[in-house]
Amino acid sequence: MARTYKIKESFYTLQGEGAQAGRAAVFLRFAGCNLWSGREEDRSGAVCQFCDTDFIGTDGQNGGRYTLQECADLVASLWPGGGTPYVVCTGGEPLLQLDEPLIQALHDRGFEVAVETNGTVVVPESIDWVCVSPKANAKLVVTVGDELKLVYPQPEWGAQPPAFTDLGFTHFFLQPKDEPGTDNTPAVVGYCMAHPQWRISLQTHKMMGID
Ligand SMILES: C[S@@+](CC[C@H](N)C(=O)[O-])C[C@H]1O[C@@H](n2cnc3c(N)ncnc32)[C@H](O)[C@@H]1O
Ligand SMILES: Nc1nc2[nH]cc(C(=O)O)c2c(=O)[nH]1
Ligand code: SF4
Ligand SMILES: [Mg+2]
Repeated sequence: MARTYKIKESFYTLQGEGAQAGRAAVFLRFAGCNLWSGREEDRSGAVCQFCDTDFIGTDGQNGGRYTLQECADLVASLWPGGGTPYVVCTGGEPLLQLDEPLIQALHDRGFEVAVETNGTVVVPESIDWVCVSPKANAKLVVTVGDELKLVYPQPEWGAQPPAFTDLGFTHFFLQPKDEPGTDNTPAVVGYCMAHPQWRISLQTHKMMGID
């Protein structure tokens, strides 16, 4: 049997975060993560505890188990035409599944391929845009890329911004941690003003009310 990719959901929207914020993109959300099961009862014991995303299963919009060609065709079918087709592979942790053949199939359909990763899995060579979001207590193996986007604050030792500023990224972003009852934006504003190497990344899709 041919291998299949387990896709939680796929939809057309605007990239909300980081240096590509505002750009039209197809999101391809892979099911599953290596830092949390995705079950609420496991959250407090997980390596990554602040996740804002449901990535369990294949029950989302356009979700399912897809072969290589089916998966690339799905992404292509969601692009409206015009511009430079752009797909953001996310999750869950996309690099548990995204591989060179799927990237190639997306390139064959004219797409630039971006990834949002927690940085614990080696990135395939041919990806066009790499966004790494390090997590406290998870070993970072991806130390070069286009943007490093650190969710802030992460109180744990080892996840403070200075731990990352010498790494090989073009852009350094702090993204306010979205958590119930706390507005972390002022802390990020203060940090970026005191440390100009960092820029703020707001989750603009949440403000716009889009996926
Ligand atoms: C859901 S993750 C999926 C990709 C990958 N597993 C990762 O962590 O980068 C997508 C992005 O959302 C960020 N994120 C997750 N939960 C967040 C929260 N509560 N507040 C702000 N950003 C969050 C992650 O750090 C990451 O940059
Ligand atoms: N619009 C939009 N932008 C995003 N940037 C990163 C996202 C993610 O969940 O990986 C995301 C998302 O879920 N929606
Ligand atoms: S690593 Fe990414 S997908 Fe996994 S739990 Fe953390 S934020 Fe969510
Ligand atoms: Mg999201």
